[in-house]
Amino acid sequence: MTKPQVLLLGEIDHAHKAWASISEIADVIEPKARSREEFIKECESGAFDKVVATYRTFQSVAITGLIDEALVKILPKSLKFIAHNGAGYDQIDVHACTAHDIRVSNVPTAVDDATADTNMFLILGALRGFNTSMMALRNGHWKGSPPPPLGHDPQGKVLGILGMGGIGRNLKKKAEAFGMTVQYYNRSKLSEELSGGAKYVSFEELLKTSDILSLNLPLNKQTRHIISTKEFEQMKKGVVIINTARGAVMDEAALVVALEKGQVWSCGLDVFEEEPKVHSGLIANPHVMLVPHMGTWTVETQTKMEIWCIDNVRSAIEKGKLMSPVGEQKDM
Ligand SMILES: O=CC(=O)O
Repeated sequence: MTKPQVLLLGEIDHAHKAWASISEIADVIEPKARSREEFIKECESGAFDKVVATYRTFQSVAITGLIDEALVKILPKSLKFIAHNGAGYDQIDVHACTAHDIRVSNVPTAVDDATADTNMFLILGALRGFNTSMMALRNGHWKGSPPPPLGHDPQGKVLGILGMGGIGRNLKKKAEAFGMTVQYYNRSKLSEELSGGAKYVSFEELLKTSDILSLNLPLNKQTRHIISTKEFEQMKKGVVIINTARGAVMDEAALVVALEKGQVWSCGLDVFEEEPKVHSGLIANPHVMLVPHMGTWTVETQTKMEIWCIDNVRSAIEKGKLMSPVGEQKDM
């Protein structure tokens, strides 16, 4: 009996044993294409016409481009499952996939600790203003001259979490260990058990009353630029903003202006609107903490994520359904 085919878009870097086990139930193929144009041609050549499921990485966007409606239309009719290795799946037009009977999964949970750790690192670094003096030291100027302004302690500060999913909830626990009080806004209020007692406030109240605002929500049409000039103006003067979600949930140019005006005291960013490009106003500002999208960049977490994504591929092949479908397809 011929095995179904699985298309690998991207690399398996850690979970080699788990990936090898996929070869027992499917024939794994890889594209020759190295650009979207070549990938489209390869699709049209019929090279993937037996592919049932694909494992894709965030970085494979360099080969396929976004999985947008134009691409979904020319994917082989045999393709029924896209297993995405990542929590955020904004590179994939889920609506177009649903219309073409393609199911999509992501990797929740496995990313929570590492991303929330990065989030805490950025909160502490931005509050304490560590970046300026770290740069001064490397340039032979010890703390810098003049020394940087005194930082702020996390103890007793109000952390506002925008988006109380797995990462937001994980962050809540970590922030409390540092003495912070946590409040959140989410599309819907969480049960007491899930929220862990964090105060649920309106979006407006979150903006107005948080000392530190952490963005932990997915990027989609509704959340693009959810934080922009109007929102910065409602915040406490001297607020600290942290983003480990996706750059485009915040208007980066408006953030730079808010930093220049002192409305925002500092920020900590792991994600940017047009990665790998970073706004020159951020690069030029030594007071802010900038990390090049490394939220899940640990051996343990990358391994867990690969295994999770491979499990989705296995479930697709063996059971005809994904283990962790994306929210929009949960009820299908
Ligand atoms: O950015 C990381 C992820 O979406 O998992």
